[in-house]
Amino acid sequence: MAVHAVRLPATQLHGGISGNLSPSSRNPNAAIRFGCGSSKRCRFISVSASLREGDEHGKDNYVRAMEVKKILEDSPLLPKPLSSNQLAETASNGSRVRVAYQGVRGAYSESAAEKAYPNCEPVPCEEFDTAFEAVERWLVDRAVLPIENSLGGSIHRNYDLLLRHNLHIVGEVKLAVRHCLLANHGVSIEDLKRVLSHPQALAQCENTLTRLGLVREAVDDTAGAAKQIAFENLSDAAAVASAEAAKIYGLNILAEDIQDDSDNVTRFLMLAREPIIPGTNRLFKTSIVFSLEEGPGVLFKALAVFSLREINLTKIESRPLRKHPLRASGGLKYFDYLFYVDFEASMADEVAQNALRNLEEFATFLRVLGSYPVDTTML
Ligand SMILES: O=C(O)C(=O)C[C@]1(C(=O)O)C=C[C@@H](O)C=C1
Repeated sequence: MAVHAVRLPATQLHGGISGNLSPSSRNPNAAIRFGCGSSKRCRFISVSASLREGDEHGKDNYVRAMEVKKILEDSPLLPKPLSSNQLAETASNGSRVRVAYQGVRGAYSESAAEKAYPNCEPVPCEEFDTAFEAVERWLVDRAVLPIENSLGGSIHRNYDLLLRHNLHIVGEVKLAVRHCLLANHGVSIEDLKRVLSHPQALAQCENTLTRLGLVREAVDDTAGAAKQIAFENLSDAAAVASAEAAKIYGLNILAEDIQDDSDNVTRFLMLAREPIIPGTNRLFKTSIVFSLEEGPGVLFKALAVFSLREINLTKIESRPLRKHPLRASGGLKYFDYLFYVDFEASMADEVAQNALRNLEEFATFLRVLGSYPVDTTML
């Protein structure tokens, strides 16, 4: 018997399609069937067709089902299942993948989106939250958001949002960040009193900005600072931003490479609605978040599940458990935490599965945020 099936989000089904497809009661062996993926809310509709060999009667129905299946699969609205070797893919209809990032044109996040998905259509968002929501609401295909910087440390807001939203980490991309001091033409370093930029960028240029004695002003993103300097024609202020932002907003580069260390790298996460299927064909990393009971050595025990199996940890971050920030124990109140851990193994590796099974035995909460290929371009 030949069986073919396709699954698609219920929101994308149009009346016309369902009208054409009714199961044949006369010939159940050559039926086209609909099924609902979830009992509470129909999130997915599946269309399947089957035909017994030699069943001439059912052929028409079967051919019709195959035609519909082809239409549905070719539809630009249909999500293409992600796979680990398709990280730089185009959308299913051949159009450019739409990638949300926080900031305006010329932000480092835009460059990261283009590095992660070459030839994509970067979509600027005002807030990190908006980028998460844009993916969840199908307005864009992916989001690329900063998570940590080699000088400035973690971008805590994005750690918190990873848990609040239901997206999956499908990749990471590392970007060398080279900051410039930008000002309007005719403005010299001696004219400057203040400097505008993203807080992370200001922190990464701490030494230079202190030496210049400039008052720091935090804005939403580096390119936004450049835009403001240009649009308001400011003559006492500069922006810390990229050379690309200088080009876009017509500013002059007063100084290059002003970050405190020449090796200034920001790591971005690639986020999608669906996880990728982890592989073992290349170096993979897995990101998880968990919480633990209070007590001596509990974190030590949690980390031991990895060290006992020779699994290398690449990052650990603790964040307040915002739903229950305080826990009472023995008449005392303790702060309660979530632990975010990245480890170097794929969820397809048995050793990683065993480690998480072990952790699950005593963790009060555990979620896998994604298992994805390591960006080795900067190693
Ligand atoms: O403001 C920008 O251009 C951004 O893309 C944001 C951001 C960040 O949040 O860390 C990204 C890379 C640099 O580390 C500085 C700022």
